[in-house]
Formats: sequence, structure tokens, C-alpha cells
Amino acid sequence: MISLQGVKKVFKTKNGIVTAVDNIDLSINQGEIFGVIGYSGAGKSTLIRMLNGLETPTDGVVDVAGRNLAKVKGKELREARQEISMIFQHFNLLWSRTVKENIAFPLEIAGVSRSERNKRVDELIKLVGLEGRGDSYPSQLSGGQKQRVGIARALANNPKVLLCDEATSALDPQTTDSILDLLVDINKRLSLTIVLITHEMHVIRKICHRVAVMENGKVVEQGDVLNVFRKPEQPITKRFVKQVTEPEDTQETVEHLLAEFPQGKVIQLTFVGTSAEQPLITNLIRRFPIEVNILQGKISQTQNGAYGTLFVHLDGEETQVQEALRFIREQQVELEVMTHA
Ligand SMILES: Nc1ncnc2c1ncn2[C@@H]1O[C@H](COP(=O)(O)OP(=O)(O)OP(=O)(O)O)[C@@H](O)[C@H]1O
Repeated sequence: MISLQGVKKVFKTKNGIVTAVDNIDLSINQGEIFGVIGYSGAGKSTLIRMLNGLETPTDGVVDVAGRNLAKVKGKELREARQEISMIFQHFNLLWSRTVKENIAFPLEIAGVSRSERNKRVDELIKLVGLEGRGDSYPSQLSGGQKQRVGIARALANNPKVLLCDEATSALDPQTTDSILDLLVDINKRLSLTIVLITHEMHVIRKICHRVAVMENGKVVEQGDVLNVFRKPEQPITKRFVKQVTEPEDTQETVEHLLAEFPQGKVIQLTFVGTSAEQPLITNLIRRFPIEVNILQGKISQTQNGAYGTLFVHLDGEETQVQEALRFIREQQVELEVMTHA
């Protein structure tokens, strides 16, 4: 559905040249939810703006739904933009128009008749769960409801791709979750391709199938969300993964235990998919004459299955502890022996 080859975007500024996007290759499949994560200034906005033709690449090919966006102009670019919709962090609604009128706006531009427009607006209001609010003005709505209007408006002309630019960053955690649930629902019902940019790993974990991590204009790591969670390679990816998998005080707890129990081993186990349910700890206690203390644990759900981490202290005779470590490594579980940071 979307392919980027050797895409580069350079801005000439008063202070010199800024390479916002630096030689990116990406491929996004029809019907998937693809996340791009990075810190501020990584180049995410520039990248997403190239996907709907708001920016043209300095170099490379941006192909969306069979069109090379760097090449299309005029009428064809307008048609392409109807197939690629976008929602924004601050909603970008028309404040003097009602919910219905906001949603109808892109239909008016596309020349849809009044009766067709009214029918479509009613469908969209139901789809995003805004029944009864059609005649309200944006100022009378909560943040989550405003974003629902943004989503309905973005879907009005049946786009093939929905781009989400930090769409939940202005919302509280509970509202964020409900908007993310809505995006998953729309993705499934309409088999819509969704590309989102965010700086929050929670968003990636909750709804994305695949993720690309951006740093200094480059994609430094990409893959299935579950795989990236299980084995993050780059330091920046590790930092993002930790945002959602480890309680904040984990390193502190580990340091404390390493100091308190210099004997034995403190280990981190990472379970993925079905292995998250294996009775590993029971097996360890039954098979080896060692002490097993569970220190901390967390299981998170991703679109591709469960992902969990568990911190455990193993203590006993050194040979038995080593045997237990060997046994764990034979299971479908990642193991890391913790040392001082
Ligand atoms: N129109 C522009 N002119 C000059 N420099 C720009 C322009 N747009 C972006 N940049 C620069 O390109 C780099 C990447 O910016 P971009 O906005 O794409 O990053 P980002 O990851 O989306 O960050 P943020 O979330 O803060 O917007 C930054 O150094 C930024 O200053």
C-alpha cells in the first residue's frame, strides 16, 4: 500500500542545512496499523507529511496506493489526497461549524449532493460513537469527542490510508485508550491502512502491528511489535520498550537486591505469546533444589499477542543455579542475568 525508497528531505534554513529525513526505506502493507516512534525532532512529522503530499521529498520515491506522490500534481494530487486522510493532535476542527457540518465539509468539497451528504454523515456519526452530538459545536465537546469528529471527517470520503499525527497526545490516558480502541475497530471493520506517529510506546504496544523507530531522520530499527518488544536492538528502542514493560523502579529494585543478595542470581525473564502462560516457575521449583523468589512482573497485550517480563532471584548451590539457568534457556523464554547498572 505504501512504499518509501531512499526518501530524503532536506530543509535549507538560516542556520544551514537540516536533514529531517535521511534515506528511509519502508514498506507498509494494506490493512495494517503501522507505527513510527521517535523523540521530538526525529523527523516523524516530515515523514508523515510526505505520505500525503504536504511535503515533497528532496530525493527518493514515495508511493502511496499506486501513486508516486513526488510526481503527481494538480487534479491527480487532489484525488490522491482524498485517498489519504489525516487526523491531528489538536483536531483541526472548524470551530464555527457543528459536528455534522465539520464531518460534511470534505464531502462538500468533493461535490457530494446534500441528501447523500446527510446520509453519509449519519453513518459516520454512528461509526465513531457520537450519536446525539451532531448539532453540538466543537467547543461543547470533550477532547475525546473532538478527536472522534476528526476521525469521522477523515473517513468521510472512504480513504485507503489514515495518517494519525500524534492523535492522542493531547488526551488523558483513559480517553487515549478509547480513541485507540476506535482506531483498531475502524482498521478491522474497514480494513483501512493506518500509519501513526507518536512518541509514546504505549500507543505502539496497544494498537500497532509493526513499528519503525526513528532517530536523527533515520529508521534505526523496525519490525513486528512483539519481536521489537522481545528483542530491542538499539539503545533508543530499549528505552522506548522500557517505557511500557518495566515498572519505573525496576532498576532500583534490582540494584537493591544485587546488594542485599550478593549470592545467587537476579534474572529477567521475557515471555512472548503462548510462552507467557507456561508454568516455568513451578517447573523450576520442582526440578531444582533452589530458592526462587519472584521480585516483579508485568504482562502487556499487543495486537500480536501477550508480552511479559518477570524479575526473579535464584539462590542455592552454584551448580544447581547454573543448571536452572540452562533449563530456562532451553524454554521459549528470553533470559538476562542482571548486573549492576
Ligand atoms: N519546514 C521546516 N523548515 C526547516 N526545518 C524543519 C522544517 N520542518 C522540520 N524541520 C526540522 O527537521 C527536523 C525534524 O523535524 P520533525 O518535525 O519532522 O520531527 P518530529 O519527529 O516530528 O518532531 P516533533 O514531534 O517535535 O514535531 C527538526 O530538526 C526540525 O527542526
